Amino acid sequence: MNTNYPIMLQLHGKKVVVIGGGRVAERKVRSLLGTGASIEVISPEVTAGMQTLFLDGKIVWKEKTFSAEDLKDASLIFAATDHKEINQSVYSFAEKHQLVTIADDPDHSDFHLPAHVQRGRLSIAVSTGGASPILAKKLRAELEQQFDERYEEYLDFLFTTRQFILKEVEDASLKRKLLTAIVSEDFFDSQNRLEDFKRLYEEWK
Ligand SMILES: C[C@@]1(CC(=O)O)C2=NC(=C\c3[nH]c(c(CCC(=O)O)c3CC(=O)O)Cc3[nH]c(c(CC(=O)O)c3CCC(=O)O)/C=C3\N/C(=C\2)[C@@H](CCC(=O)O)[C@]3(C)CC(=O)O)/[C@H]1CCC(=O)O
Ligand SMILES: NC(=O)c1ccc[n+]([C@@H]2O[C@H](COP(=O)([O-])OP(=O)(O)OC[C@H]3O[C@@H](n4cnc5c(N)ncnc54)[C@H](O)[C@@H]3O)[C@@H](O)[C@H]2O)c1
Repeated sequence: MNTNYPIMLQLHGKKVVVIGGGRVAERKVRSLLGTGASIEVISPEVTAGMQTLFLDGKIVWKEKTFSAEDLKDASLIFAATDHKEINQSVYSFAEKHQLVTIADDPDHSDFHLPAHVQRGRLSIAVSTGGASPILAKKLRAELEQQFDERYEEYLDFLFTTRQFILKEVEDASLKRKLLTAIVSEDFFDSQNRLEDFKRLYEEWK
């Protein structure tokens, strides 16, 4: 068995096309909101949820059945209709460089979606490689409990402080020491992280 290769895509400004407008397509569309991708849905009918997204200007909806030209300029393509043959034809019309996922044929897809926890800059993705989407969902729910909302602010603190350290501290060992110190329970639990960091920095520099 070949193993999968996980990457975090930056989709800002990229076109993503979703063929089909049902429950599964909507889940895929929702996972793309907030990425900055331009999302195009091709389907004669869409769910109420997607109609709202369309009316809110969050997605483009082309009210039609699939044809090959719909794939033009797409970086990612989701084939999520309830017709096996249509989903397969989406794959066959795609160019070699376009990445396609087929909702009912994981083995012949170029990628698939993991279950995903997002806490600001922190992303945790879980994949079972198609063995059990329900296990992926269960693990995601457990991770959501473990990595609660507090991580969003904590990651912002880590980001800002790390940028400061990289810019201001030349000594490699001090740099390493500070970068390690901010990843600690003390800092996670602190109510005044920046103050605490300032104190530590003054003490150690
Ligand atoms: C993680 C998640 C992300 C997302 O979709 O956003 C996701 N599926 C989720 C839920 C879910 N999917 C299904 C059920 C019903 C129970 C069941 O069948 O087990 C449930 C549970 C539910 O709905 O509650 C049915 C199903 N799924 C696939 C097939 C086709 C097949 O296996 O042949 C069928 C049968 C269709 C049929 O019956 O015809 C295929 C895929 N589903 C994947 C991802 C990829 C593998 C991920 C992995 O293994 O880690 C992969 C390969 C391709 C892809 O779609 O990317 C999301 C949870 C999100 C969350 O809550 O966190
Ligand atoms: N990957 C997953 O996570 C997952 C989970 C469950 C089901 N599935 C599979 O995903 C597929 C879709 O499931 P669903 O529950 O969303 O189905 P659904 O019946 O709710 O939706 C199907 C959609 O496809 C559209 N459609 C039909 N023919 C089309 C065409 N020629 N061009 C464009 N759009 C067309 C319909 O208008 C409809 O909006 C099924 O094959 C199902 O087996 C995948």
